[in-house]
Amino acid sequence: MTVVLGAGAFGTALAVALSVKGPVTLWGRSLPWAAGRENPRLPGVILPEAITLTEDLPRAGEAPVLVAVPMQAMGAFLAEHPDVVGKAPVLCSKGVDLSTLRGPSALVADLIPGATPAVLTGPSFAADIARGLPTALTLACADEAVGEALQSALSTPVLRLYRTTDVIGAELGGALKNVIAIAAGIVTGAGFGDSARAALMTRGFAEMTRFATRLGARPETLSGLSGFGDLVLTCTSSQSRNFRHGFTLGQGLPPDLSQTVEGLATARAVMARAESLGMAADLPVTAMVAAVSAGDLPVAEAAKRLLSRPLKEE
Ligand SMILES: NC(=O)C1=CN([C@@H]2O[C@H](COP(=O)(O)OP(=O)(O)OC[C@H]3O[C@@H](n4cnc5c(N)ncnc54)[C@H](OP(=O)(O)O)[C@@H]3O)[C@@H](O)[C@H]2O)C=CC1
Ligand SMILES: O=C(CO)COP(=O)(O)O
Repeated sequence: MTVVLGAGAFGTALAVALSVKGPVTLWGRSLPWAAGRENPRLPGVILPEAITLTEDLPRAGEAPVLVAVPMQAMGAFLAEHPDVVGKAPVLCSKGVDLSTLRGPSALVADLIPGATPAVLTGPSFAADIARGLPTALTLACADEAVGEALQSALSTPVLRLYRTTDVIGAELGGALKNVIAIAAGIVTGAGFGDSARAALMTRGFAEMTRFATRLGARPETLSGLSGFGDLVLTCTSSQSRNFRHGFTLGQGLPPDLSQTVEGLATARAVMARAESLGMAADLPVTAMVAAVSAGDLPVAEAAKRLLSRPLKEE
């Protein structure tokens, strides 16, 4: 038995993947599509019978609880429903909360004292998971025994979970790669080519590592699935909403604002945090995305600046 809170593309895909192991309860705040058992955010995937769809929040019991609401909604969700997420919630959202500058696990620490949060993150498009394509993810939990139990409960033959105790490293990798993917989209959409994108990804990765390690992450976590792995996926696939958002901006077109694009608010949250740490100058790519997201910098100027930094040692 598993509970998934949040019936967007990702929560629904995880419910489908985990339904091969037993019953799954999938909660969404509004499920007008429930009768047809096909989520419009995941077209073409008919939900298996093992999934119970509900708009009524279930109280947490023994079953693992996965939380897959968008990052900017997570703080309010946790504050309003602490009894629902339980004592070992598995946090699946990628980002940093703009109002508190906290990541998912710190929000849990603040709002649900005594809980042991786990983070599920890594290179994985909802559509791929829902189609049963092979996917490898990172399951991060500071408590080794809880992490082992979750790894076993949430792995399937095609959804392979690797374990770490580096929660901050895993969640920051997933949050920061979305910001770099927007920048990669901007330079690609602006027509600068694949070589420029590779340069940007490399500099973005260095920037991710600088910021995350300053906050206590282990460098090897950033080099793993949740950091480098997800950066590569998100910066190179037009399946990514963050990449597509940047690409559209780079083309000079208006982006689709109905999509969940986590990197936008996260860029601003990361810059606010970096400023308080005195390291804003170390994050030039993130600063550019934050300025574009806040409307402070024209996209054409950002695209140029992203590729015209002063010459220096690598
Ligand atoms: N899609 C993907 O491939 C992946 C996504 N993720 C992460 O998963 C998280 C969720 O993304 P995803 O599922 O794709 O998003 P979607 O845009 O597909 O769906 C968002 C869902 O969240 C719901 N929602 C919005 N606000 C609230 C709220 N205040 N309380 C409860 N539910 C709310 C929406 O409900 P409604 O329809 O009623 O508005 C909708 O069901 C993000 O952090 C994302 O980075 C991680 C890996 C892969
Ligand atoms: O996190 C993801 C892939 O790992 C999904 O990326 P997008 O949110 O950019 O679509």
